[in-house]
Amino acid sequence: MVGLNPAQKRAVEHQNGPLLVLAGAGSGKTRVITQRMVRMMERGVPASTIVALTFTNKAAAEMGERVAKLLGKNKAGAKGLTISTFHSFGLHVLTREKRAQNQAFTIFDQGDALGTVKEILRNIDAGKRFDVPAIMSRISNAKNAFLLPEELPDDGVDPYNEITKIVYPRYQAALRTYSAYDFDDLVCEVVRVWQSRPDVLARWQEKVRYLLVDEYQDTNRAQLMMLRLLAEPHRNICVVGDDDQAIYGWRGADVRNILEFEEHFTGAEVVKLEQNYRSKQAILDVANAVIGKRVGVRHKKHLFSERVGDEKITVASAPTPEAEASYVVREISRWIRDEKKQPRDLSVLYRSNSQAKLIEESLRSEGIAYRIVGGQQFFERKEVKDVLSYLKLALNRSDEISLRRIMNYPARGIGDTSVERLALHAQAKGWTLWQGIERVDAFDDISEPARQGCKQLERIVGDLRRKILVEQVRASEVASFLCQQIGLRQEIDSSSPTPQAAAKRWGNVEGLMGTLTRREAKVGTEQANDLANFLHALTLDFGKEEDAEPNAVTLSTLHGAKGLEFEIVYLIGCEEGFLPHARTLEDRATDAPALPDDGSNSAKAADIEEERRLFYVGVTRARDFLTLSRCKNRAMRGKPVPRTPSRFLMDLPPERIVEIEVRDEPTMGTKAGLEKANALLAMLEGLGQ
Ligand SMILES: Nc1ncnc2c1ncn2[C@@H]1O[C@H](COP(=O)(O)OP(=O)(O)OP(=O)(O)O)[C@@H](O)[C@H]1O
Ligand SMILES: [Mg+2]
Repeated sequence: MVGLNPAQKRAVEHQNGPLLVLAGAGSGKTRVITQRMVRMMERGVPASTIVALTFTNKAAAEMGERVAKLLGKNKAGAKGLTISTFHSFGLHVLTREKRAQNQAFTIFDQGDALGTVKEILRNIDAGKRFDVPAIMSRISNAKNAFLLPEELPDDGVDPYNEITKIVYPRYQAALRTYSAYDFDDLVCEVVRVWQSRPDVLARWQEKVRYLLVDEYQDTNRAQLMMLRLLAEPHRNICVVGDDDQAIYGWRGADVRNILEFEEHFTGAEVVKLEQNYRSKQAILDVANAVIGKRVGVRHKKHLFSERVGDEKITVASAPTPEAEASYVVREISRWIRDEKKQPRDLSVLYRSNSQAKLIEESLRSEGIAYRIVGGQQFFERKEVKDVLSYLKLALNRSDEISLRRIMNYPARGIGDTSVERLALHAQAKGWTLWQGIERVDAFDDISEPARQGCKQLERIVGDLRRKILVEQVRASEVASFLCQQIGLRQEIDSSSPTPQAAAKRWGNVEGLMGTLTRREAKVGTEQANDLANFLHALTLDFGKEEDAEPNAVTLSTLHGAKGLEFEIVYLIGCEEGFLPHARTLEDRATDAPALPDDGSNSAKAADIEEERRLFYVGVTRARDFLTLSRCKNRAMRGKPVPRTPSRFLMDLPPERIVEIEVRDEPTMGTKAGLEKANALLAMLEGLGQ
């Protein structure tokens, strides 16, 4: 119980009943959660009855590390303790319940979900008129708000509302046919199961006696329903959060959950924390100034820090994005080389993933190790998805998205026409597409090559099933068997333009094998044999960087950096259009996804408030040093466009900041680079910049 102030102690010692810790950034909320878990176990609460939930894999992993550290030698006492994301917990519940009913299922990642929506749009002849991700995010928001298709508001004006009302029920029907769940279902479906099966709910209520939730301000309605159901009999629910850090409204999070906690869980004890232990006072002053300008103050907080220090916050203005990146990376290498900082003490944060590219390139050319938080790219690579699709299909033959993906890959004579004919026949008979393939001989308009192709596919998938279900072969072996069977190496070699391209693509397949093998080594054979669990977890674990170099500079979006802290932080791209993001500035008539869409100014103002909170989240990640950078010009479609500094920079207290001008130093140091830069400068001067 060392290292806790009296308020924190009160929260840690609090035993039964609902508890809310509402406090600003860096005030030790996560510390309270972790110490509380340890304290409960010390008091004899069985670890297996405690479940702590948060949002990202990274945050869950960090919480786990903090608990392990606190327990030290007593680590064994934590056996059975659950610290996970809402999604993984939902998956855990679903896996148990569906297995009990002997139902195989697939988890759709974002790509699969988008593919399904696209297919539906094509079927209703609305193919090209709509932005697929925009529809998908409407559906996702509806699910997060636990709304059925017929419950969507009917405004009769917004075409995206209209089309979502049409697509959403079909999308749900398609998932059911494919025995698939998307990420949102991992929570929604659990709620549905628990609501409809009191016996199942009672079993989980019996098992989970203590609930703890970090970052509670970002929970959505479906998650609240899940928590309420689970906590109903014992009401041992402890949530911590900060309404000023609510940054997932665009994805359906509802800040009212934290503001109305005392109504949802009556008799709750409320603890407020006021001391910030993370940041130097100068950083806190900047943070307080920005968040102090928010409209509609909800819970006023008076954060103070005893960590004095006169270092000012740097606001750096660069002529171009290249100059900004090379400035940031020069500074990073100075910290590491001259100040002997560790790469892991440093972080570069940005609003959108696309902003990372230049920083990445510069870090790479300087030979500085970095890692990107939440990068989903690896499992989205084509070769990886191809292999995984075969495995998913083998486990769940209703998974039509995976089936369509590999039906004729590598080519086996089943052309598009045959696929469509088969799909129509199957539909007419009420079969799945896979059943259509199995009974291909029943149809006389399928060409002989396609018929042979179907038989071949049936054989391959049958072999895979035997290996997995009967012989219980490990996932990595199943995957390598598959590659041999379908001749993937040869296929890649013959379809790549150059040997280098082929090597790179095959490298992705080997990368997947490596991941599979490493995971098997880690989780042990028992679970490794359970390929379904394995694949599900793989889909959910994207961004879990078990392979990442631990001592590396962290690159992250502001959303991904929630809850983390670094000694030195660079927040780049502090410009109108990035922060606040353009999406929140534009007129949101058509393509704006995921926002309460009445098109009114108040909704827009609310979005900008969310961007302000995001800025606050970014600033409060820094412990000792903070730099905010921006560009004066950015090339848009080949032309330099002048950029306006972020409005949030205007709110900073002048006495706490130093402004610097970054000179344009072409990173490559080559003559060509210099010429390019000079030409650009000349052009800018011409524009009167
Ligand atoms: N009583 C304390 N004494 C010393 N250090 C503390 C104390 N409480 C918290 N800290 C430290 O302060 C830092 C911030 O704590 P923590 O991450 O728990 O804050 P938080 O409220 O969860 O922040 P965020 O809102 O960003 O999630 C951590 O490094 C933590 O170890
Ligand atoms: Mg925290």
